[in-house]
Amino acid sequence: MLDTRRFAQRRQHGLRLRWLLFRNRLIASPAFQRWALGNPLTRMKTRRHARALFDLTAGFVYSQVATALVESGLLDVLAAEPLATSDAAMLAGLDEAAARTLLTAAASLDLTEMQDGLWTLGERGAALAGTPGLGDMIRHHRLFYADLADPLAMLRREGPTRLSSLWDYAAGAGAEEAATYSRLMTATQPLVAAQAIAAFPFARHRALLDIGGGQGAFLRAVGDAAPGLRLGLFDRPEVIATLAPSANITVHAGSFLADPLPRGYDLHTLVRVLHDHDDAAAMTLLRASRAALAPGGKLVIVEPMATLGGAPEGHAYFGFYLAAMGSGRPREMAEIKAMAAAAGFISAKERSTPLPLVARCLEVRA
Ligand SMILES: C[S@@+](CC[C@H](N)C(=O)[O-])C[C@H]1O[C@@H](n2cnc3c(N)ncnc32)[C@H](O)[C@@H]1O
Repeated sequence: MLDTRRFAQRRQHGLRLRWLLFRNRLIASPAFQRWALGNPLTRMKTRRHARALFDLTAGFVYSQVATALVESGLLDVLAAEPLATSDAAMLAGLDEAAARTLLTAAASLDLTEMQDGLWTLGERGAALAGTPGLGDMIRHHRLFYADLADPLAMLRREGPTRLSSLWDYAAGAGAEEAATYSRLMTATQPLVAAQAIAAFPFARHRALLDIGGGQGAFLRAVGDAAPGLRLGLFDRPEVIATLAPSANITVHAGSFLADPLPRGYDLHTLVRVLHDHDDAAAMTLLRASRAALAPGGKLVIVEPMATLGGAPEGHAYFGFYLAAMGSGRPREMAEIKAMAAAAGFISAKERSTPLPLVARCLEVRA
């Protein structure tokens, strides 16, 4: 239990802080809560807050319902055909009562739906089944949740986390870890690529270098959308070693933290790369890109940012995810612009994406 007495000395508080302290005392008071629920003018807002707190408390359970639906294979089967509870139970290796518990819980989250005595997917379940890579991401969260079993230990960095041991960039992960990681990135890539392609006119450029391009899924998607573009991929040697040769992608192995980037490209992309790195490394990377681009060349940064399309939850989700990885942080668009300016880029412009929750897009000019 935190001993608050040593913080108790009175300090001079500004007007805004005094208002916040008053407001918070009021909201915390059971008498005020009873009044706010009884008053027709405040009832809706109070219920909204109560609902949000319920979701906050239950959030992990919701995720585990989704995990059970994905890992049991029921999501995929229900995407193809409706099932009776007994058949779902057999497929999932559960008894009938447990299968009903799972499918009913999933129905309450709009993942499944019962019609004519058969289970099918709900609207959200259908969207989940149809979103490339989301099932893989849900599976992958098993590791992340293991790290979050003790969130304070994770924040205090008391020992290695499951995520950091899997993806230890600094030390250079082994070939197997690099391959597992690249596969997950490839599975989740199409949705990210769709954001970038909708936001930025790739076809206006001549040659694109995707820095930290993994297994090339992003480049292939852009290549299909802009067939005239010459394509290059830069990544760590362990990742490059796992790539199947491709006629239209030139590969470059190296570390963007230690090696110069190849010249001759008028466009660079950093897709889900910058936020993986602490500020010093992120600046090294931005400077490397600036150094390899001729004046007028562009760098396009595509990643989920701290504010996800107007909502600040990116700080919660990506903040904790990257903390568990032990490297990087989610950044606000304005912070990335300032870093790009410090690295020598002369102008910056946000390009809006259809789903900022998945990725936002910033174009900076050398
Ligand atoms: C989060 S993944 C993103 C992969 C891909 N851009 C995507 O969105 O699917 C980060 C990528 O950066 C690469 N990477 C990390 N550190 C690197 C370094 N120092 N030099 C080159 N590549 C690096 C990783 O190998 C990985 O492929």
